[in-house]
Amino acid sequence: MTVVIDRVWPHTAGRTEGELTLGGVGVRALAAEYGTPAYVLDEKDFRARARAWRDALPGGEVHYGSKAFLCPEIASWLAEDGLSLDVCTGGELAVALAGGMPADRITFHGNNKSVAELRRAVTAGVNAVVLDSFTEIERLAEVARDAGARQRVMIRVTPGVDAHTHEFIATGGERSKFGFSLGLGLAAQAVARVLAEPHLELIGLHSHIGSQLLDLEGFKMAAGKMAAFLVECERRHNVRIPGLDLGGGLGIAYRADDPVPPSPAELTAVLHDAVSWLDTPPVLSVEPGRSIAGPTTVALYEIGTVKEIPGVGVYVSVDGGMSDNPRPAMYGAAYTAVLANRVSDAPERPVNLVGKHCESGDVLGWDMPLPADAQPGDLLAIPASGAYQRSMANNYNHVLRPPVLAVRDGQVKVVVRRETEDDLLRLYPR
Ligand SMILES: Cc1ncc(COP(=O)(O)O)c(C=O)c1O
Ligand SMILES: N[C@@H](CCCC[NH3+])C(=O)O
Repeated sequence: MTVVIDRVWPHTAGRTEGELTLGGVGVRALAAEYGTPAYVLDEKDFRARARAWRDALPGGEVHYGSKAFLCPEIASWLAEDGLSLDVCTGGELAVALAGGMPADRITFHGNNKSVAELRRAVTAGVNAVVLDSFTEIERLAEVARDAGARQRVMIRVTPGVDAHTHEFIATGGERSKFGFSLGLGLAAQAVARVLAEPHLELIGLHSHIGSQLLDLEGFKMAAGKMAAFLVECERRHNVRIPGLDLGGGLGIAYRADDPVPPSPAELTAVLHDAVSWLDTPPVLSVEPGRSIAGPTTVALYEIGTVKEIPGVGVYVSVDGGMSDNPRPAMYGAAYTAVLANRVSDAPERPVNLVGKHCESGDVLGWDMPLPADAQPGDLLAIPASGAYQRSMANNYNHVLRPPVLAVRDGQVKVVVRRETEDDLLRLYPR
C-alpha cells in the first residue's frame, strides 16, 4: 500500500493497487455495499485530532464544536477521550446525550434558545448556558427559578475583532448577531445583570470570533481584550469569574497547496500568553469543531455523466451535490477531487464538478483537474469533508442525505445511515 501523504487526507488514507483505501477499507467495497454518495470517516484520525486538542490545553477544557458534525457515536468517542461538547440547539443536545456525553460536560450556545430548550438544558444539568441577549438573561433566570435551580452561565461577548474569513462566518465584530458588544458597553451591562440574578451563577466569559481562521492574530487580540475585560469585571464587582472560553475557529487546509494552519498547541500557547499577566489566570476553554472533524472525512461520489460542451468546457456530474455540501455555493469554498477507484495515466484537464440538483449553482468545484478519461461509474473522493457538510446537508429536490461510514482497522461502522424514501414520505400526513 502506498500512503497518501498529502496532508489534506486522513492519516490512514492509502492506495492499494490504485484503489483509495481509508481505515484499511477500499472505496470500491464501500461503494458496492453502502452506495454513494457517502461520507467516510477515519475514526483513528478523528480521535487523534480530538486528543491532540485535549493535550494542548492541560488544566483547561476542550469543548468540541458539535455543529461541525455530530452523531451519537462521535459524542461517545469524545466522552471516552476526555473532551466536552458544545451544542447550540435542542437537537444537538439530544444527540449529545444519546451518545452518552455527560450533561455536565455540555455547554449550551445559541442566539435564540427557546424556553423549551432552556428548560431541557436546566433539567438535564448542563455545564453552562452561554447567554447571548438581555431577553435570554430574563428568560433563563425565570426557567431556573421555576426549576428551583441555580444555573451556571457564561456571557458571550463580541470583542470587536474582525477575523480574516468569509463574512458569513465571522462572528467577533460589533455588528454580529451573536453576543454582547464589548465596545458599546453591552457586555458590561450583561455582567451586572447576571450578577444581580440569584438563580444564575456566572462561571465565565466567552468569545468566538469566527471560523476557518488561518492566522493567530485575531485569537491573540480577542484573548487579550477578553482577559482585560474579565479583570475589569472582577474588580468592579469584587467577584471571581473563574473561566474564559475563547471559542473555536481554527481553520484547515482543503487543498494540498492551501496554507498550513497553526497547530492546536500553537493556538493554545497564544491564549495562555494572553492571560499570563493576570494574578490568577482563569481556566481556559476552547471549542474547536472544523479542525477536529474536517480533515478526518472523505466524501465519496460516483460519476454519473460527463458532458463536453465545445468551446465551453466539461461538466462532470456526481450523484450528490449542494444538498450534501452547500459550502461551495454558500462561501465559495474550494476543494480537490481525485479519482478513487483506480489511478489513471491520462493527462489531467480542468472540469466543472457539479451535482444532480436542479440548480446551476449546484457546483462542487469549477475547473478542477481530473484525468481526461474519468468516466461514468468511476468513483471520486473529496478530502477535508468532515466539517459543515453532512451536518449542513438538506433534502433539496427530495434528495436523500448520505450516510456516514466510520472506518477503522479494516472494519466499517455505519454511524449515520443513509436516508430512505420512507424517511421522506413519513413527513407527509396522508
Ligand atoms: C460558539 C461557537 N463555538 C465553536 C464553533 C466551532 O467553530 P469551528 O468549527 O470553526 O472550530 C462555532 C462555529 O463557528 C461557534 O459558533
Ligand atoms: N458553516 C460554516 C461554519 C460556520 C461556523 C459556525 N459558527 C462553514 O461551513 O464554513
